[in-house]
Amino acid sequence: MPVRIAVTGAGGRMGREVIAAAADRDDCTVALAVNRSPVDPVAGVPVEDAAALPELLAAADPGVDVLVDFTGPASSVEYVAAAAEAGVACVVGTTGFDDEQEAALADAAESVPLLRASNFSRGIAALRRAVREAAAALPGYDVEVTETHHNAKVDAPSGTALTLLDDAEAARPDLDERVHGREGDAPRSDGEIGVHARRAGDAAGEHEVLLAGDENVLELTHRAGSRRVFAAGALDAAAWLAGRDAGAYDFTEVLE
Ligand SMILES: NC(=O)C1=CN([C@@H]2O[C@H](COP(=O)(O)OP(=O)(O)OC[C@H]3O[C@@H](n4cnc5c(N)ncnc54)[C@H](OP(=O)(O)O)[C@@H]3O)[C@@H](O)[C@H]2O)C=CC1
Ligand SMILES: O=C(O)C1=N[C@H](C(=O)O)C[C@H](O)C1
Repeated sequence: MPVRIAVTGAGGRMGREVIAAAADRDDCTVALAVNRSPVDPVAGVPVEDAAALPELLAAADPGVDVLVDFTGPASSVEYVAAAAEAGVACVVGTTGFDDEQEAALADAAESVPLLRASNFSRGIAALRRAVREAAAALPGYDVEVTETHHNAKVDAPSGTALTLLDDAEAARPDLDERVHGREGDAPRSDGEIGVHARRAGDAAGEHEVLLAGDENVLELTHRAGSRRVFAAGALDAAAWLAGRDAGAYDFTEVLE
């Protein structure tokens, strides 16, 4: 039986992509779609008022197995809490959470299975492994992370860039100072890891990790060609997550 999914932010760029992608799969079906603002049906799926999410999730018909959320940090926390109350598992792709919001998500994971990823592309999962390996293999190299996204993205740096920074720093504990952008007249100092966020056009998402030594430079780059890759990964995660025990899960576990 296909996993029954509730899509929040159904009128957003990713919500629409998830609904469209689910229509092409046999392992999941969209049982419920909600949005804060009224929107027309998406790929034939009617979109309900997000304010009614708690009652809709609690209703027996349609039953929901997994909520898939690509919205904003505040709404994501609210929707995940509603899902936890209803005993519904959650896949969260939203980025930009503050510490309090992170704690709220961790709380929810105590009562339902909750899987998060700052990026649901398999290419980024491979990039993360490559970054950890390269950073460990190149001690003393300068490391700079650059991300490029469409001009409507609200959080910066991207959630993926933050994840890549965590990966590089885990492999290189001497990199202990994130420098966002750079201006002034001081040279680069030891321990810096540069972070650069570009917003331009309709870029679906590009991430580059530069590791530079003397006369020896490694550039690791991932480009998402479209949002379809994120939607496919999120649905893979939803299909994997349904029926699991409560707890916090990571996208890398889906790919193992
Ligand atoms: N993990 C991953 O692989 C990916 C993650 N993302 C992340 O997903 C999130 C959404 O991205 P995207 O689809 O491009 O964004 P959009 O702006 O296109 O869509 C956002 C959606 O969330 C809703 N929303 C936003 N804020 C609120 C709020 N406070 N209350 C209720 N609803 C809200 C919007 O509703 P309304 O229509 O009413 O405005 C809209 O439906 C971002 O955090 C982004 O970084 C994006 C791509 C891939
Ligand atoms: O907002 C986006 O578009 C994206 N957000 C995610 C992020 O913040 O890393 C993932 C992807 O890069 C697209």
